[in-house]
Amino acid sequence: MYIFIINPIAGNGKAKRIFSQIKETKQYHKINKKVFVTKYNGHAEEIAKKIVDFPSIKVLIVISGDGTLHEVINGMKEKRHLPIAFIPGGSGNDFARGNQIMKNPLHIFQSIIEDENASPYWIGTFHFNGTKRHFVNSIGIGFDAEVAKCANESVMKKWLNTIGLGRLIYLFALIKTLFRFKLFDVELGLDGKRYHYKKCLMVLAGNHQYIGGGLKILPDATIQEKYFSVLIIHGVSKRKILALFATVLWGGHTKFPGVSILKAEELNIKQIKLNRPIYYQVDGETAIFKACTITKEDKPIQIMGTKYQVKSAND
Ligand SMILES: Nc1ncnc2c1ncn2[C@@H]1O[C@H](COP(=O)(O)OP(=O)(O)OP(=O)(O)O)[C@@H](O)[C@H]1O
Repeated sequence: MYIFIINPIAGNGKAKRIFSQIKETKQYHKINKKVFVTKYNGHAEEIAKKIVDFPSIKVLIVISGDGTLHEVINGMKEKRHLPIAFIPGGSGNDFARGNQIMKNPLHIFQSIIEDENASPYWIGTFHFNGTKRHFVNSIGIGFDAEVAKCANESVMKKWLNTIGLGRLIYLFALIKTLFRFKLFDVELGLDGKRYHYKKCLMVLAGNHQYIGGGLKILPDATIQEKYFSVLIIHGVSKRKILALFATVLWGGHTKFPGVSILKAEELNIKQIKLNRPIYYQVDGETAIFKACTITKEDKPIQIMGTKYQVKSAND
């Protein structure tokens, strides 16, 4: 059985429009299926929890933005061997970009029906206060989280999505956040080694290259089982930050002094010194930061409709 999970509000209705196109195809009418449409925040996680025990599921087809995919992965718990096909219908769609998922939604759907091959993808896990959650794209503390928060809360996001320019919201949010953001000091543990960074802009651990609707923030990141790439931007003046982000599009920011990219199997974000709350983002959704440990899951999820070749951790 094919399971569809659709977020009708993703991309200001883009995911819903994609599903309408799929419903008109011959293949859709031929397959045995069950369709779930999310009704509120957190609903996709509840749906995933309920359905993973259904017998004879062939694939979970998620048509949404990255936030809903994040919920589905977390709802699947230990049943993550079930293949997932992600049809991007959000505004940022970094998961699809990072996984080289085909651009045309009807081609993705056709490939899911005709080709049962799936590619492995190693998600990340973050632990805090005794809870364990997973992320598909990245977890970031500081500037990127405040940009994501600003974009998610902006009324312009809806409007830009309507005219097909949803990705631009991250550029507007970046400029707005730049003026009010306060740099912070942080203590990190990377595979047991301690690091202190002063005047930090952000710390980001990612499973693939992209954030913010196509910014190549981790140009060397590859999809593999062992390591994340960890980016730390520190000691950079505000004047240089805009120039730095202008070069992120092609990965040129890595040449700036104060930009460090490391690889780690385990990242502890211990203490942040700042006299106001600081935000983190996980797959684009934001909350107030608490100390946490980030690791990589050793069993991969299975993604259909991708074009990438997995590189070994030793490459
Ligand atoms: N019917 C609904 N009404 C309100 N919120 C919903 C509904 N269904 C899902 N959500 C929530 O919408 C949020 C955003 O979803 P999603 O990430 O899929 O789309 P998006 O924000 O348009 O895309 P992107 O993350 O690429 O910007 C998620 O947190 C999800 O829980």
